[in-house]
Amino acid sequence: MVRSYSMQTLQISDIADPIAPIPPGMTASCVYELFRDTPDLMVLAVADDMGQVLGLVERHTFNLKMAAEFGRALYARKAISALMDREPLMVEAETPLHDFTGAMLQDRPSELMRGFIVTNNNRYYGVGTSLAVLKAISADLQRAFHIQQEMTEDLIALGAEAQRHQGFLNMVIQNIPAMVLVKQARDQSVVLLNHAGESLLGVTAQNTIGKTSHDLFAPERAALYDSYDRQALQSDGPVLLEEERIVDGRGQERIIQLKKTVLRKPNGEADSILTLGMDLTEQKQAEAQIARLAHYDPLTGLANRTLFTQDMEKALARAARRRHGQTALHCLDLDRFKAINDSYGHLAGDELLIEVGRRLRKCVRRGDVVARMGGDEFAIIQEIERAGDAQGLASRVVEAMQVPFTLTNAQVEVGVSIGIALSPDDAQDMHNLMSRADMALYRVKSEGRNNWCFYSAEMDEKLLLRMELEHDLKQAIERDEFELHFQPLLNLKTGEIVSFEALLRWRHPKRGLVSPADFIPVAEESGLIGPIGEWVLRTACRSAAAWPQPWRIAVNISPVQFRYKSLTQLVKTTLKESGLAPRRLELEITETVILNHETHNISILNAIRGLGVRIAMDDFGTGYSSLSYLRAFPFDKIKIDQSFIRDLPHDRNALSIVRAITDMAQTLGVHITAEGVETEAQLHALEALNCHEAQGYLIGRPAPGIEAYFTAVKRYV
Ligand SMILES: Nc1nc2c(ncn2[C@@H]2O[C@H](COP(=O)(O)O[C@H]3[C@@H](O)[C@H](n4cnc5c(=O)[nH]c(N)nc54)O[C@@H]3COP(=O)(O)O)[C@@H](O)[C@H]2O)c(=O)[nH]1
Repeated sequence: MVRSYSMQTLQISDIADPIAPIPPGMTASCVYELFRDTPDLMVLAVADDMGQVLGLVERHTFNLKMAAEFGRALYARKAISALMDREPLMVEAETPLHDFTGAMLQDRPSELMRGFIVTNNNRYYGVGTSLAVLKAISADLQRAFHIQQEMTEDLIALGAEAQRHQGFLNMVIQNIPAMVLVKQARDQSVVLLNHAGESLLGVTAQNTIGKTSHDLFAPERAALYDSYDRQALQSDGPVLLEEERIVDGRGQERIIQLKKTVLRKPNGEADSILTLGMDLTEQKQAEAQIARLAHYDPLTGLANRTLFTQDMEKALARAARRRHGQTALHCLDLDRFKAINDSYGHLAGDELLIEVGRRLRKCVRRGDVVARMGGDEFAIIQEIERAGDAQGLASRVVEAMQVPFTLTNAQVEVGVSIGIALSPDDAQDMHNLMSRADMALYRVKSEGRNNWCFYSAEMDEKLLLRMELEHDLKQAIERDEFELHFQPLLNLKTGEIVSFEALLRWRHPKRGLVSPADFIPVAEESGLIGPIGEWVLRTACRSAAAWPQPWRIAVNISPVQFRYKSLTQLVKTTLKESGLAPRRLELEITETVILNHETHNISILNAIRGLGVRIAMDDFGTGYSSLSYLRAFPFDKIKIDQSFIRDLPHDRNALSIVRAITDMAQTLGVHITAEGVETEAQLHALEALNCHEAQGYLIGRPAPGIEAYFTAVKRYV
């Protein structure tokens, strides 16, 4: 902290001794005694009653007179007025000491030695001596010296502080993560460049200071920077310049933005130009990444649904302006993707999708848009001259997808189904065009997949209804719209109910009860059979575990469920969770399970049978090679299809088929169940043929509850 300094200006009054003056009539002997008794008394003033100064008696001169031969005899009785100095040195009390002493020392130093009278408004104030003057001057000098010393100390401290401030400021400027460049306004030479500026411009401050843009950059760039400086100098406030790309010291392209501010002197004259250079590269990269994420699918790098929608709108607007040509929308759906994903895991699924994206890109021309709409759904926007162009692209895509995909841990085969709609012929707006391409896609899928198809007007309501059905089916589990009905199976030997078949029912909020014959195929095609089948198995086992009798429960398993690796695990966990004994569970499969992927599916069947679960072949006799399947797997039961039972007992053909089946089953030791038994006559015929079990409306219709059987004592046969 800096001290405040003040030097008091001494006046004559400050050193005056206000000793009382003596009257002019005082005798010299009295004055002598006064001097004798007061050794410090050097000077005495002689004044009248009014304080008017009459003279001065100086000790030394007076004593000399008195000490001279006969001095005392001569002067002792004389009035002092006779001996005094009648013209003493007189000085006003307010006179600055320095003025007085300066003048006296210069002109009359000897008078100062005699002492002097101090007056105030011409009246006696006190006496002064040269000794008092000397003392005062010496004290003043000492004070001045002390102040000077303090000032020197303070100056040194201030200098150190200023240096510290300067250093700190410099450190801040050097470490600002933006370029700081200062030029002189006068000649635009550089006076300051911080570290960030050095690395951004690829120069050192040392080599830059004192130079202008023309010394540092190529003529074109230097001219540009000059123009920026001019712009700043002509402006009242800071100037924010356009972003620009530069190559930094490490040869990397950076995006920077410059802000120039002119620093002005108090009189308004430009002193220097401060340039702040913000490096926006990382920010721009992050923005670009965000934009990419918002518009591109991160997995395949293809356009996502958002970008696709924007591009589609643009393509449709262009198509509307064009006289010729159309826009084709291809909606693509991979076949068997879900099964591959479930069997080989998500990583394999991702790998597959990436490769599909690559192949799609190779099939299209520049300008066509390929998008991943989500999951295994893709879309292509193609601007075409004629429908044949779209047909050509679709054929190329189907062909490209037929080549097996080699993934890290597997080689897989998929197919692709493509629905195509054209604008403006089929629809002029995006929503309708999409739904028409979807309809065409649906047609392809329902006709066996792995193909393409154009939308056509006669794609009827049935297709739309089917699409709606699939849409509703997706929400059915969440909305709890499924229920199980149970149909009893009768042991023909004992006349007792031995098991129940679980049959799925869908209580649709608008359509009422929908038959499984209508929705199971849709569930199979859409892959929804996975979660639906799981729900059926869990619900059936849970219900059966709560029954009062150890009846078996038969559950239908779709061939599609075998594509999921987890079927065996699902059965295992379901049994564990429900507490149902494995022998009480019977899975009904159709021959398609053996027909498709024989080895794979038979190994699953063996694993499930290994748990103790029974396996039954459903709808036996409807296929071409039913008998051969019995050799392929040791079924616990076969269920003769109701089409053979319907014509019993009169139709000879039906009778001999059923007999052949029951004879063969006897030989193989397999249980036989007859389905669709509606009459007593059918039942008796089956008894006569040694059939083991019967199921049909005669015994009981499928019903939501089986309470009626809990207390039944009646034998059914
Ligand atoms: N994958 C799954 N498939 C299932 C499931 N639930 C049923 N289904 C299959 O749907 C098909 C139609 O089933 P549904 O309409 O339930 O018809 C069954 C019976 O109601 C009917 N039945 C029974 N007795 C008679 C009769 O005396 N006369 C007559 N006309 N019909 C009768 O037969 C169907 C039973 O068939 P099956 O399964 O072959 O024993 C059908 O193929 C079901 O399998 C399911 O949960 N999952």
